[in-house]
Amino acid sequence: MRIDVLSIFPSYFDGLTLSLLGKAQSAGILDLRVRDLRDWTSDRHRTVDDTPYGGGAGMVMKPEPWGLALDELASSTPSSTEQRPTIIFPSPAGEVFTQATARDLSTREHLVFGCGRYEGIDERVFEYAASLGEVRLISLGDYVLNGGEVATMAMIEAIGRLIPGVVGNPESLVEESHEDGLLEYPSYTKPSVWRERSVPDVLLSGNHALIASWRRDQQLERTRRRRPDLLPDDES
Ligand SMILES: NC(=O)c1ccno1
Repeated sequence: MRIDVLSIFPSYFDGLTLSLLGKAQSAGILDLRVRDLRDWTSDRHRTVDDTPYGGGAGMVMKPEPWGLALDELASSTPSSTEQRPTIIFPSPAGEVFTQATARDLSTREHLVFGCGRYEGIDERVFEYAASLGEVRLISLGDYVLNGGEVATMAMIEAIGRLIPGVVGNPESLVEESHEDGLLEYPSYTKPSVWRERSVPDVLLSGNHALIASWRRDQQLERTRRRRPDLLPDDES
C-alpha cells in the first residue's frame, strides 16, 4: 500500500517510522510518503492560508497549493493498480472512523491524507479532489482538534496494522475490541497473584471450552456496561 500525507507540519509523522509501521516500510509492505504542502506554494512566504470570504474568525487554507499537490500525488498512484486513490480529509464534519472503516480502507492500494489546519480547507478543494479519486471526510469523534495530523496518525496506525504482513501473528487481530462488534475480554499474564489480586481461576483451568465461554461472557458484560450501543439486538 502507498500512503501519501500532505501537511504543513510533516515532522508530526516522524513517529510512524517506529515499531511495526516502521518495520513494514523497511520490508516494502507500506510505502509512506509525507510531504510539506508548502512545497506547492510559489510566493516568498510560502503562503497556504488567507482570510475567509463572508467574514468570520481565523483563516482558511487556500485552494491553489492543494490543487497542485493533489494533482501530483493522485497522478502517481502505483502503476500496479487500476484503482484511483482514496483521498481522505480528517474533519469533525466527516463520517465517524470505526474499525470497519479501517478494514475497508486497508484494502486500498493508494491512500492520500490531506491534513487541514486553521479554520479548514477551501470547500472547492474537496469538490476538485473528487475528480481525482474517492474523497472521504472522516472524523475520529465528536470533538475538534487543531488540525488533521493527529487524526491522520491514528487512522494510519489503525489501517496499517490490518495490512497483511504488518502484524506478525494475524491471529492477534481477530480477538480485538470491535472486530466482532464487542469490546475485548480482559487479559492477564504472570504472576498469577499480584498485590493480593489473583488471575481468574478459569484461565488457569486448561479447559479451553470453559475459557472461551468465560471470555465471551466478559465481552458481553463489558460491552453492556461501557458501550451498550454496540450490543447486538439479541444481547441487549
Ligand atoms: N474530530 C476529528 O477527527 C478532527 C479532525 C480535525 N479536527 O477534528
